[in-house]
Amino acid sequence: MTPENLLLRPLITQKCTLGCPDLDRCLGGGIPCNSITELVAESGCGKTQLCLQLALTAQLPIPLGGLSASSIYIHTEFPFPSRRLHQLSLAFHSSHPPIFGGDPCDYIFVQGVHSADQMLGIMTKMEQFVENSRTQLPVRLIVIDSIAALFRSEFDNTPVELKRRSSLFFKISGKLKSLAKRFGLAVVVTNQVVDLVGSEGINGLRIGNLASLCSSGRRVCPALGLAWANCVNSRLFLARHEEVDKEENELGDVNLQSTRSRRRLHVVFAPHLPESCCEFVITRKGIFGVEREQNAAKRNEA
Ligand SMILES: Nc1ncnc2c1ncn2[C@@H]1O[C@H](COP(=O)(O)OP(=O)(O)OP(=O)(O)O)[C@@H](O)[C@H]1O
Repeated sequence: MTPENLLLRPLITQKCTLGCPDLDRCLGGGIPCNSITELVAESGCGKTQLCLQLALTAQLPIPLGGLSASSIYIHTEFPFPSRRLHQLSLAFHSSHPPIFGGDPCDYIFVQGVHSADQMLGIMTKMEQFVENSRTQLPVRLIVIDSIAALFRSEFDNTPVELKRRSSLFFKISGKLKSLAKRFGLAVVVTNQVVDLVGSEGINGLRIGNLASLCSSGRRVCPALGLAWANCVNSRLFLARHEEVDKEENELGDVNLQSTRSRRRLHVVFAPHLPESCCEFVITRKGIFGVEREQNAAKRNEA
């Protein structure tokens, strides 16, 4: 890479819309191509929902923020949520009828993977598939949901095993990055969290994986440790907090009415974005920023 080459590179990286202007705004336009974006969250926060939605929005034409592309969806937790994908695709189909002639699910190639070695093994096949894809829409999105599940139980806590684990992290992420660069792909991987015990970082420094995040009232940090934190380009965190609606009666007694989940998307680190955050909801039709949902509710009332 020479300084001249650097200047010739396009200044703006293509992004894939998430299908909601509020979420796209928070992410500077969507999920970037040519790099790996990680979605981190505890179970049930919406990682899979966001990935399924992305596999649909990637099919949108480029002027509408999509990649005009099909996708490869690798799931490591079983079973694959095909009923939910079908539900989302129906909602998507009805909001973009002229674009989708056929079934959007036909442009999502689903593959189950059971182990990190199997994952590494299929990378070459995946490259050939992306290169030779004869489908109507070329593959421009790869989702791995979830990367953490591949490393959960297979490795012992010994130096040799930890070294083998890190080596697999670098091999898998290296291949994903080279695929992303070669074919202009957006790569999205999901990761779990673990509870953070003890102090945060060294002398309060937030380095890679050591930054603690908060979800369901617990301090958590992304699973897989510092070695994996260096394998991804951008890290997004989905948090959930239960809120209790309280009501005070005339005697001053507090009645707990109901609880509701508030969900937030945080940018933890990304080369092209500042730290930022936005609130979202998950509905039957997909994931949407709260601003958009509130405006829709106001329109319905009016
Ligand atoms: N049809 C639907 N309508 C509304 N909300 C839904 C629907 N389907 C799923 N959800 C919401 O999505 C949440 C599950 O999200 P998701 O499966 O993406 O979690 P996750 O972060 O991938 O969890 P895990 O790590 O366990 O896979 C549920 O708790 C539910 O609130």
